[in-house]
Amino acid sequence: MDQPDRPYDDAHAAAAFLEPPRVSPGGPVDATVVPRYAGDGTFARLERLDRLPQADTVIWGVPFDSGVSYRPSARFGPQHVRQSSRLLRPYNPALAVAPFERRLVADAGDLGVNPFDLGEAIAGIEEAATALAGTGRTLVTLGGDHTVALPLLRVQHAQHGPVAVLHFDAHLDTWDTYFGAPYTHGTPFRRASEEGLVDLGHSVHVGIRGPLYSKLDLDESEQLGFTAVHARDFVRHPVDDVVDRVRARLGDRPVYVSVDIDVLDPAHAPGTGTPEAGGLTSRELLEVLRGLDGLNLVGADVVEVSPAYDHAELTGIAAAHVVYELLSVLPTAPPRTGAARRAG
Ligand SMILES: N=C(N)NCCCC(=O)O
Ligand SMILES: [Zn+2]
Ligand SMILES: [Zn+2]
Repeated sequence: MDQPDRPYDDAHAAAAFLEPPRVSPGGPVDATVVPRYAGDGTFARLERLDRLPQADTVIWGVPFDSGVSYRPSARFGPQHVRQSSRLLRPYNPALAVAPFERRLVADAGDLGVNPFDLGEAIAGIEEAATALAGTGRTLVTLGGDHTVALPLLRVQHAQHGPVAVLHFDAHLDTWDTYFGAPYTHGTPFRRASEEGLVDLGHSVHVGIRGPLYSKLDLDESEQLGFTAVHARDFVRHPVDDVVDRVRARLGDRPVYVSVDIDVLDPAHAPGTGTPEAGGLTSRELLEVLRGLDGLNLVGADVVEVSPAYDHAELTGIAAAHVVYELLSVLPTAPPRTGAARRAG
């Protein structure tokens, strides 16, 4: 057998594993040096929070699906989205930004959530999100089913007061109860509104479609503070018009973005628990997200990715790109020096 040009260098390989080269300080592992399918499976191959505690933006997973009304498996969502994020590259040409340079982003791993006790799970998510957010970190949460939005909104409210909620979803999620249960994935925004977490009059659903329980559902959602851009509005109006509508509604308020991946058509995101025909394309959703540039975004979640129903990572890849576009439109963090970024 031919000799390799260079002998296998054990020490070098170990160093690359422990301290892999990154495209920028605290940025993703350089895929031109360490193949993107190798190494830690953090989101976008970013640094772990315990190794980058000065991060201003945290991606974390909440593997929880005990609130679902139909297909389970969103508890496997966070790991699936991370796995599907390995191909993301450091520069976003659509917005002319390098999201991991304008923000120092780390992956905090997954929360251990109680799958058997919803009350304890919701309290645990709120407690962990409060600790992670600390005194000013932005949280981007990978769900989990949509139940998790309630404790996340409580944390936002504690920091900002009522927030304008920009909710991408096929479903209103402002229903009251299922089987008498108030905390489910179909009810988080009614609970949030009742608790005073939602900026009434400045919140909006995007992508609503499919059969409802009653024609009152839409009226009630409106009373709870949400206007609706329906999926069918995308048929007659260009994306830019939708963006204008959404921006006018949100104004300069603190905005929390909650993306239920079932806002996408099942052709674009089959891996989800309550799919509805006639949804947005990935291209439409990503373009609306890019249109949020310059708004006062304070946090976000991407939920309802259910890998058991996914094919060819379609849903995971869509969700990873949603996270990437969200990171790209977060307000720029206070500038940091290279030395400060490397410290810790
Ligand atoms: N949040 C999501 N994905 N779905 C809610 C659907 C509630 C229902 O089964 O009617
Ligand atoms: Zn939904
Ligand atoms: Zn939902």
